[in-house]
Amino acid sequence: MGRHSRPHLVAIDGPAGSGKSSVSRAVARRLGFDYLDTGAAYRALAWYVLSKKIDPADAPTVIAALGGFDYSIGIEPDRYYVQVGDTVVTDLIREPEVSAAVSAVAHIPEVRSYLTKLFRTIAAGSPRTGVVIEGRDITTVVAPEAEVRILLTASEEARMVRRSAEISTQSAETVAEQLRSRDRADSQVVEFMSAADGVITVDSTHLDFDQTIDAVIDVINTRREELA
Ligand SMILES: Nc1ncnc2c1ncn2[C@@H]1O[C@H](COP(=O)(O)OP(=O)(O)OP(=O)(O)O)[C@@H](O)[C@H]1O
Ligand SMILES: Nc1ccn([C@@H]2O[C@H](COP(=O)(O)O)[C@@H](O)[C@H]2O)c(=O)n1
Repeated sequence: MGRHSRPHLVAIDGPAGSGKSSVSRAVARRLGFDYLDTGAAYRALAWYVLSKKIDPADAPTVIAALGGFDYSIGIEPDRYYVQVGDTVVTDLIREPEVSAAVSAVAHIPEVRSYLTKLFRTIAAGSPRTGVVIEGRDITTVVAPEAEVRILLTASEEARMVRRSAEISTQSAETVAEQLRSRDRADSQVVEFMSAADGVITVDSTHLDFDQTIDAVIDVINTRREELA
C-alpha cells in the first residue's frame, strides 16, 4: 500500500467487555486497515508506574513519570504487541493489578492529553488506507472528525458473561464487580455509555462475534456511501 496524505479513521468507543478490541481488530483485518488499541497505552502506563512503585493516584508523580515512559505498540492487526522500554508487556498489562490501577492514571487530565496526542501521531503515521481506533473517548475527543464513529455496546449481563468466560483465575462475581467498578470510575472522566451526536450505536447483546463484525462493517459501508 503506497503512502497517502491521511488514513481514514473508524472510531469505536464502548464500555469494558463490549468487544471493542476483538471486534475492532477483526474489522481492521477485513478492511486491510491498521488497528489502534488505545486502552493498551493507559494500561502500559499503569504497569510502568506500578513497576516504579509509584501510587497511580499520585498525579504529580505520575505526570513526572511520563518523561521516561517509552511506549510502543504494533498496529498491524496480526502483529499486535505492546512494549515499554525493552519490556514486552502485551500480556502483563492484562493482569488484574493493572486493570485495578488503570482508571486512576486515566483520571489525570495531563495523562489524557499526553496520550491523546500520542494516539493522533500513531494513527497519522499509519501507511495503510485506514485505521480502526478504539477506546472510550475516540468518537468524542481523540478523533471526533473520524469518517465513521461507532459506540459498540452490549448489556451489562452479556459483557460479564463474555469476560468471565475468558478469565479462569477469578470467580464470575469478582470479574463482574471489577468490570462494573472500572466502568463506574471511567465514567467520571469520559462519556462512553451513550452515543454522542452523529455516533452510531451497535448493540451486540443478541449478536454473536461474527454478526457483530458484520454489523460494524455494515455501518462503515453505509457511512462511506453517504460520504461518497
Ligand atoms: N458479539 C459477541 N458475542 C460473543 N462474544 C463476544 C462478542 N463480542 C466480543 N466477544 C468476546 O467478549 C470478550 C470481550 O471482548 P473484548 O476484550 O474485545 O472487549 P473490550 O471492549 O475490548 O474490553 P475491555 O475494554 O475490558 O478491554 C472477548 O472474549 C470477545 O471474544
Ligand atoms: N480511550 C481510552 C481508552 C482506555 N482508557 C482507560 O484505559 C483502561 C483500559 O482500557 P481497555 O480498553 O483496555 O479496557 C480503561 O478502563 C480506561 O480507564 C481511557 O480512559 N480512554
